[in-house]
Parts: sequence; C-alpha cells; structure tokens
Amino acid sequence: MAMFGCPEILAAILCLVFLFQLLWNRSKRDPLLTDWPILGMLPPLVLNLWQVHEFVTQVLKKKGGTGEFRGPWFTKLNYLVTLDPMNVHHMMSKNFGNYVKGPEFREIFEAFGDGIFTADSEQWKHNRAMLHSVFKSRSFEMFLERLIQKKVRSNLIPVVNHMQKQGTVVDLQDVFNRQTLPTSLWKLQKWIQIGEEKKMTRACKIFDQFLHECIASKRKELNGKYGKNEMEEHHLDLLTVLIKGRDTITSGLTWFFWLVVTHPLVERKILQEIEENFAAKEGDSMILGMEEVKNLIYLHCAICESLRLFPPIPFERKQAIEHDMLPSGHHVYPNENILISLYAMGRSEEIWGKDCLEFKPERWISKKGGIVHVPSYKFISFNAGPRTCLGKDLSFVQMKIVASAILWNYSIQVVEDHPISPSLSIVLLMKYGLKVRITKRGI
Ligand code: HEM
Repeated sequence: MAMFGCPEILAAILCLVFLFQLLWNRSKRDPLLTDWPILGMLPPLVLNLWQVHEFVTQVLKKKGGTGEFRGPWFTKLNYLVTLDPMNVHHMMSKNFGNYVKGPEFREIFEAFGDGIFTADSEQWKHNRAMLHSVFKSRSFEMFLERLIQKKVRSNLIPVVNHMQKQGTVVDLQDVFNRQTLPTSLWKLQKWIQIGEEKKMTRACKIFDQFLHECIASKRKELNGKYGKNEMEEHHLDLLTVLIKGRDTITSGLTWFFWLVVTHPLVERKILQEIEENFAAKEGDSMILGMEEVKNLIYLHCAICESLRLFPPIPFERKQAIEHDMLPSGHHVYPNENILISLYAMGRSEEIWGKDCLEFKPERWISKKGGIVHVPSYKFISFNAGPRTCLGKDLSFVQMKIVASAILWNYSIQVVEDHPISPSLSIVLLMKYGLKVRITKRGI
C-alpha cells in the first residue's frame, strides 16, 4: 500500500491553503490589501500603524476610493472603507436610518456614557433635540462667549506671556490641552476631593447651576415631552458634550497654528485682516467677541483649510442595519461595519483638486469675497447630515478668538527639526506635541 510522506502532506496542505485563499479572495469586494491566510489584511496594516492615516489615504486612492478590509479569521475586524463623498452622502443623509453607531460602538466607547455620542434612533433623537435647543439658545451662546473670553484673558494669554519671557521651548499643544483638564483626572479628583479640585467642585456647582437655569428656561416649551429624570440625564449629557468638545478644539488649534506659522504669507494675511478690522480697538490684547470674529473671513477660511487637512476626528464608523447598495456600486450586508476616513477625504483630488495637499485658505474664498459653501459630505470634518456636529459654530468662534489673540500679540517659531506627525488616537493630536519658541510681536 502506497504511503504518503511528509513532503506530500505539506504540499497538500499548501495546495488547500492556496485554494482556500483563491475562493476567499473571490468572495470579496475590492480587497484593499493582500489577504493572508489566518491573519487577513492585518500584517500590512500593523507595519504601517505608525503612519496609519497616510497609509489608508494612499491605499484608498489606489483602489478608487472604496474597498474591503478583512481582519484575522474569526474576528469581527472587517470593514468596508470609503472616502467617496457620494457614499458618505448616501449613508449620512439619504439612507440615514439604515446606518447607525451600533451596539459594538457603544461597547468600545463605554466611557462616553450613553449620551448623544453613542446613542441611536429614538434615544439619539431625544438627546439631539434637547441639546439642540440649549445650543441654539442666545443665553447659552452668550455664556460661552464670556467663558471663552475670560479663559483667554485670564489663563491663556498670561501663560503664553510667561513662557515668552522665560524664552524656553514650549509645547503649544500642551498649553492648549492644559486649559482643559483631562476628563478622567477631573472626575477622579472630584471623587476624592483633593487639591485644586475643591475649587473645581465649587466652580462646577456654579456652572451646573447655570446649566440648570438654561435647561429650566427650556422646560416650559418642552413641558409634557420629558420627565424630571430625563431632564437630569440631558443635563449630564450636556456636560459630557462640553468636555468631549474640548479635545477636538485642542487638536484643531494645534494643527492650525503649525500650518499658519509655517506659511508666513497666510500669517501675514490673517494679521492684515485683524488690523483692517480692529487695529483701533483696545490697546494690545485683541480679545474679540462672537460678533466681531464674524468679520474675520480669511481667518475663517484658514481654519476650514486646517480642519480639512487635519480633521480632529479622523475616522467615522457606521454599522448597516439592512442590505443596501452604495452609489459606488458596493453591496452592504446587514450588520456590516463601514469606516469613513475623514483624513483621506480631506486629501482627495476628486473633491479638492490637484492641489489638495497644499494649505491654501484662498480655496475657501468666493469671487465676491465671502466663504465658499462646501457641502458637509465633502467637507466632512464636522460630520455630515442629521448628525452634524452641534458645536460647529461654537468651535469656529472659540478658535477664532484664541487665534486672533495669540497671533496678534505673539510671534511663534516651530523648533527646528521638531518631528511633526499625527498620533494614533481617536482625536488627531500631534504625537510629539508642537514645540515652539514664542516672542512678543514687534520686538
Ligand atoms: C474643531 C472642533 C470640532 C470638530 C472638528 C468636531 C467634529 C465632530 C464630529 C466629526 C462629530 C461626529 C462624531 C461621531 O459621530 O462619532 C461630532 C459630533 C458632535 N459634536 Fe463636535 N466637533 C468639534 C467641537 C465640538 C464642540 C466644541 C462641541 C460642543 C461644545 C461639539 C459637540 C458635538 C456633539 C453634541 C456631537 C454629536 C452630534 C450627534 O451625534 O447628533 N463638538 N463633532
């Protein structure tokens, strides 16, 4: 009887793996990378983790904008990845009801609580309606305007001024971040009641009281729709939203400052615009208000441009409920996960043209001197459709107040050879911070 030796068995196994691999590949829709047995597409991704956003951008570009990523066998790490604005429009607006955050997202982002960031369907609608009414209230806007101005005047400018006098190297990202204590530390300190946190608790009580009044003023119009406990939940949701919003502002400001100070012509145009509008204003502080910053069109465009190239939230994840077909022709299966690369969309030639990698605020200025409207499914940094960021207007106001105050008073030079690269995190920060030297302008 003929017996099989080791080499034959090995060859048979290899043939089986090869055959399996062929069949496996055939079942896929536009694989983004080589799909290895067992490990799937993980190896090339892991090798490029240090530059993951650039890598995803290049891969999507090569594959025409949409394709499938398959993780290791028997894991749930499978995603349809896209940068196609028509797909985004479809998922975020046209067939919005079919694309949710999903239970897995809630599990991963448990720390966000079950507020607006993780909720779906009726729960989300409920939270959104409540927060929307608060965000659009004039008294809330005015409160935040005063809060931002006070922070810039009493915290940010004195800190920057001190560092300028010391003449040492400063991490600007850290400076922006320190204006906003990390949530966990804040919560921990609150719980154990130590140090500055005692003061913090008192401050929070006052802030809470204000928020309560804000919400109470809305109670009348919402009366009958919500019960008392629900009101308290919304109150907490608002605090979570404000805390989460701060991380994105830190990211937005850090990339904005890096781009502006490394593009002297843009910096000069921003200063010129401030001078034309406010030179006669108020001594040297230049802490503007909400209405005043509306006049700073070029600054607005420079902020849009930096948020396009470095969106503070670089990925958006969705989960399909039912079968669907995307405009790109890709079939979507029930429960399938979809990943939208906001970073890659900001660098797409199809959306922004051949000069998409250049920092050019001018692309946002219309022929009449206004701001070009780009639909949110193309300029996706604040998300698109019914789930568009609720803090978008507030973010522009805050970034404009901070940017005008710092740029007007100080000149910033990035430390030579300081490496600039994005971190691997939910919010797109700079991995090594933004190391700069600061001097008083005009000296
Ligand atoms: C430059 C600053 C900001 C950027 C780029 C930004 C971007 C985004 C993005 C991409 C989302 C969608 C996230 C997701 O679906 O997982 C989002 C949602 C949201 N943002 Fe912002 N955000 C910024 C600042 C803020 C601020 C300051 C606030 C509030 C004070 C805020 C409040 C919200 C809320 C409430 C949502 C949830 C909207 C919903 O699901 O209906 N954001 N933001």
